[in-house]
Amino acid sequence: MKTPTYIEKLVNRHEITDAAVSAFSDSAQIPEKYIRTEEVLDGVVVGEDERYELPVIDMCRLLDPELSATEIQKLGAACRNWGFFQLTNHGVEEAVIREMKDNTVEFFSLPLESKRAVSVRDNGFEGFGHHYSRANDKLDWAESVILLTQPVEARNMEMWPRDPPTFKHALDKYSVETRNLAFQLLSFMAADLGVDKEALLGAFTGKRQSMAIHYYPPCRQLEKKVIGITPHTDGLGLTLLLHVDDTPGLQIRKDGRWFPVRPLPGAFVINIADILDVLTNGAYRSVEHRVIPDAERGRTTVVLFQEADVEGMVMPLPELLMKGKGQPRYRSIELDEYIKGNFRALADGTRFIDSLKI
Ligand SMILES: O=C(O)CCC(=O)C(=O)O
Ligand SMILES: [Fe+2]
Repeated sequence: MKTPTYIEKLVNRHEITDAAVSAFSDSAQIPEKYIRTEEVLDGVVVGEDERYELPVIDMCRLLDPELSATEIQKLGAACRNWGFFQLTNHGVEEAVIREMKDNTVEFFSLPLESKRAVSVRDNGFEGFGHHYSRANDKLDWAESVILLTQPVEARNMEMWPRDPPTFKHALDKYSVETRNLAFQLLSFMAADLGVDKEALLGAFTGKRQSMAIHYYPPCRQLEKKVIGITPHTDGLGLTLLLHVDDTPGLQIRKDGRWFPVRPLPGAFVINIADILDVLTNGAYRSVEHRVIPDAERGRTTVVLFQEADVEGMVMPLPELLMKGKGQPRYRSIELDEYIKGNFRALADGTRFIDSLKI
């Protein structure tokens, strides 16, 4: 007899079944597999009444010769202290964003049967499915599609949804625009870090980009405590998140408390992921985050992950360690080994870069 695939799997993705869809649509009866009271209650959530502001960085100011230096400083502080910021005036063409949003909403509204045409395969990472946690055998309250989007020749077109028919076009355009935006941001990060721009950009050039699009159905019985996405840090280099609607849900862990992100209309949420934390030798922080679904409204996001390495290695930028400037805080590891370790850790609920710390 075959053991259930999600026990043998290396990665933490699981097919979405009719049972999952009926749990999502009738949250009167929430199966045990989604109920995660202890996890949800782990850490106080900062309330509506407390004033705090997730840093907001303005691309127009970064590009303005008179304002750039101050804005770069602000960008650096955001990456060091929060590992997260919202980016306004980012310059990504509105039509490209609109097309991406429309297609995403349309995809998730299709019947399960259509979405399952690109269902995640055994031990595969791409395709339609949801995350599960091997640590406690629980499932996330979400439907997601994950795809490798760059380089173009590495795309696995079999896993790209054919419905809606304009989806592929939207994904392609959006993938290019966000990659360009990521590079623009990285050049300002290099200025803040005081490293050679080519060295930081070089670590990202020609590397993979992947995309996760998520739909978190509303959960009308929030007292049952479900999780949209398990607390994690992102494993790759830089992450760019687009809110398709204005439903909140993303929370960032800072000093032991969860800070809900209040999405600004039209902004991207950008965060430092583990490889960039390593590249900067720990100067920029990859910070834990999670999603708690809304009681009333569904929430849809489009998330882009840019990967990076230094000649096939995940390691601090050599420039940061030269001439006795600093001791490495992470040991170097081959990218392939890193990716495998990261998948394993994600499914087990641990953090792989912790094992690289010196
Ligand atoms: O949808 C969100 O707000 C967060 C998604 C996320 O953290 C991820 O895909 O890594
Ligand atoms: Fe994430």
